Amino acid sequence: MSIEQLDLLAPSEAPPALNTDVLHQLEQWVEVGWLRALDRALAVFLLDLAPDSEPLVLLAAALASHQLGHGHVCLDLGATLQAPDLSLSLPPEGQEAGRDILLPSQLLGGVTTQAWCDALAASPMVDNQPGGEHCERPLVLHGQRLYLRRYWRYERQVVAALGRRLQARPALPAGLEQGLERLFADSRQHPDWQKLACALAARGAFSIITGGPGTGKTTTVVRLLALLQEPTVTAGQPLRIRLAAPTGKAAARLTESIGRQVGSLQVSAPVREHIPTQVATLHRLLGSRPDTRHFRHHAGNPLALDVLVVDEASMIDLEMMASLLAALPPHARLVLLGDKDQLASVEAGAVLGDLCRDAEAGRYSEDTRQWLEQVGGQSIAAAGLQPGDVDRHPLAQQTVMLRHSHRFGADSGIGELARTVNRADAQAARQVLGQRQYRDLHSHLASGLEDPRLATMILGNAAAADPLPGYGDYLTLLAQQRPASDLPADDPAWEDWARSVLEAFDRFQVLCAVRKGPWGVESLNRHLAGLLQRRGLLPAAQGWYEGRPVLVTRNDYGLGLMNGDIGIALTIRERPLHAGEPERMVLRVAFPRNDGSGRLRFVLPSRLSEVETVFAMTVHKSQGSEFAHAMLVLPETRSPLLTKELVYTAITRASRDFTLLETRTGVFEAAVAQPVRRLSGLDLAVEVSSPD
Ligand SMILES: Nc1ncnc2c1ncn2[C@@H]1O[C@H](COP(=O)(O)OP(=O)(O)OP(=O)(O)O)[C@@H](O)[C@H]1O
Repeated sequence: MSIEQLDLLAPSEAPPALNTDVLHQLEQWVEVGWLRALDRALAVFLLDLAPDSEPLVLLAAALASHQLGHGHVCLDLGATLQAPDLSLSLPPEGQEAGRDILLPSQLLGGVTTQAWCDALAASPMVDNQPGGEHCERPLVLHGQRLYLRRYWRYERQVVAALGRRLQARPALPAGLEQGLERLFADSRQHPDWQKLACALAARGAFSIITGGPGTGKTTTVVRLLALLQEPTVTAGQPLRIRLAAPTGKAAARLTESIGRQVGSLQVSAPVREHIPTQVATLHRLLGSRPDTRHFRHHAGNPLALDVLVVDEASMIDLEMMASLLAALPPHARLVLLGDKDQLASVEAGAVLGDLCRDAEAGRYSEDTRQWLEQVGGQSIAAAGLQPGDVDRHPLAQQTVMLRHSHRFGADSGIGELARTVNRADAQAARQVLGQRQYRDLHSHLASGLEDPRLATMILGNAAAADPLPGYGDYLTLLAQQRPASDLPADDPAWEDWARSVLEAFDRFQVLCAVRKGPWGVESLNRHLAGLLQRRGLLPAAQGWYEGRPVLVTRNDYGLGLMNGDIGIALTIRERPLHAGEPERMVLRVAFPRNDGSGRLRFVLPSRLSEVETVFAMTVHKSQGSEFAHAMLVLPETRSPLLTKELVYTAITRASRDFTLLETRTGVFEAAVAQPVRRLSGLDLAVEVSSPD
């Protein structure tokens, strides 16, 4: 051990004053941006409560807090000791900042997992027998995982609630087999996983339907709702069904696609009328209240519903999952839809990924397999699944993975690229990108921000024979289709124009892997605004200007805007506030209402405090959205943030064309080969015995 290590991580007999050295170390990390001030504040708080706290305890607390910012709900002490520096937000390779500052690997050299666990277990700040008498202590040690108590509680709540739901067996809908036969009469897949997903979801109080883009999650759930609703409508007691999604954008997308699917469903009119098409955000469903993380609906005031379907479930974080499960009445069925391979939510917890651990392998028990084959009328023997049992794989018994993409067939480059990236096969992914037969894939190696090809792609050309959408399209439309300025404010032409500008903007999106650096969101937004201004398409590139697209970064219930909503500043004609005054031309930001009405809301720019320009957005923020043309920009440096989930999520945002913009060779391959690791205890914890 070096002198510094001995000083900083002194054994317990060392004077408490040495603890300030750990705080000083944490302070240095905060200064260079490797740690959040919040993480250090936790260590300070613990030291206030227990002035004798061991440095190892304070360090672990700060690192556990920091893991939350990386999406991990806990700090795994053993894993941290294997790669200590990954526990901080170190700069990408090649950056010099903080060269003289000690790294966690230097501090923790020689410390064993056992010694770290022992130091924590001995601390009055740590509860190492969860469920025992120390339930007020701020940290929880479970095996070698250290949690902040709040996240430990959420995890236990989710585990307990899922355990209860997995054991519940609601009454099967009357005529289940005949209903499935009728609704899937046109089935051509063998086995038809959509049909089997409906069957599983109909038998339990909890189920998951996972699948990649276009595998028919919405199609399946619409048929499931018909299956559940047919007998209850006949009996005169229709089910109360609600649909939800984590963001306004995702809710709007599902509202649109579910409306289409319900319209073409082969069911009687009364059944169709009882299948909802409106999708709420989870926050609205649960009843968000300003200035508190507690919702109006909870275990004491449960939601009034019998069936809840939540789409884009990969975006649900652990805290939201705990709140959602608490607010569900025990008898209700919960169906989660989502793509388990997408990036998890920005917040802590990769709930869907954790719950879908066995989805690929199937892991159905003999009972489940027999039941599925009998009810679905098809054998799943040839599907190549792994055997499972209800005790070891309780979630698998209520999970179906849809395996066939109806949107991206064999000739789709986007589909093939997504599949190779998902397999972490970097070489195959590179080959797919280079194959000329895939006309929906484009890739370029940019020489720098001034590379003329970057400008060409950003501008796009809607008038070309084979157009590739870009930002020039919405700006041209904005200028060319602007209503005459003397058109009265209440003329629908104003809203129609704003809607078509928003729709044109929505056809293209630049996606960034990182926030900082020349190819990060912040720099690219500035650069692209400047580029469009120099081309005469924008009047300005700073402040509020007509054509500025903005992304809402925080829910604002007063304005009716949700995190993730996108608006565009437009000069429109507005009615006067006071009678007798003339109408005037004003700059307002047009947002879709996202309520299925197709209407817009116009907001005063000065009322928007939590927004950012969105010529470029992070891949994280793009979840739940889809663009005709998505362009992923990879930075010049490798980083732990560049993972296959990130690349996969970016590719699957594109419905028609995908462009990869590289700035250095090898970064794409490194990202595809690097799977994301999210730590949680959900994988270990759901222990449910057979209900039978
Ligand atoms: N069994 C099927 N047979 C034929 N076409 C299907 C089938 N299932 C779905 N489709 C079609 O495939 C397309 C995608 O289906 P759907 O929207 O249900 O998929 P999804 O998984 O919800 O997609 P997303 O990636 O948007 O979430 C739709 O056009 C749908 O009509």
